[in-house]
Amino acid sequence: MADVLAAEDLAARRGGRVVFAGLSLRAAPGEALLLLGPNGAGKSTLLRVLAGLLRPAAGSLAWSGEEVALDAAAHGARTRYLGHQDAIKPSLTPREDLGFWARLRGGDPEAALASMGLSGLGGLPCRTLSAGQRRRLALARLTLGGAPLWLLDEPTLGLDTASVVRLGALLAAHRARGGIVLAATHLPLPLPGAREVAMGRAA
Ligand SMILES: Nc1ncnc2c1ncn2[C@@H]1O[C@H](COP(=O)(O)OP(=O)(O)OP(=O)(O)O)[C@@H](O)[C@H]1O
Repeated sequence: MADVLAAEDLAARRGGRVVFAGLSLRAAPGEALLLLGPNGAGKSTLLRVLAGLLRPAAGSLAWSGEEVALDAAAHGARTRYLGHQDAIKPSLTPREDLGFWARLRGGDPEAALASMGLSGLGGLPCRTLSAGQRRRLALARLTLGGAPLWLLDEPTLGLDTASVVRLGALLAAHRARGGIVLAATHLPLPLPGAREVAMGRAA
């Protein structure tokens, strides 16, 4: 199958310093890439560039042959980015949070709750959730609306073993539908057959 995501010769700069340069990668439907490297190697920076949140200092980023910068809205709609922050409103319940995102993106909030084992917590204010429960809610949002490109920064941070297993099922289902996953991690991830992208030196 043809590659869908294609990054060529990308460079990124943070705080006036080049974090990486000459980075190329490609991903086809159903593929997963693991971004590996020491602290400061630029994994989060690369995910932000791929999400269209940070402009690359050089290089090109294309989806199905078209530069993503030419249609930022379309790239935003096809992309789900999970950063270090879970971006959860404390006064909402998980059910309300997922209901809000489902109205924007489509999908079934109850199925999303269940996908990360949150059905029993769906009515509690999010301010009362533990760190791992909040991470599970952020991961449940990925499932809404069927976006093909998932960009995940340390997705298993704070998850218990059962939640890592659930995440593995979400990732497998996404890939089976032709979705693409790029994940930065220092921990083992349930992503069988993922290709590894080694990022540079520590800072
Ligand atoms: N907002 C910023 N301003 C200036 N420099 C930054 C900024 N964000 C990141 N950097 C620098 O960019 C470099 C790459 O950071 P990045 O967060 O991409 O690394 P990482 O590989 O994800 O690291 P980690 O494994 O610790 O999460 C680091 O040297 C960091 O200090």
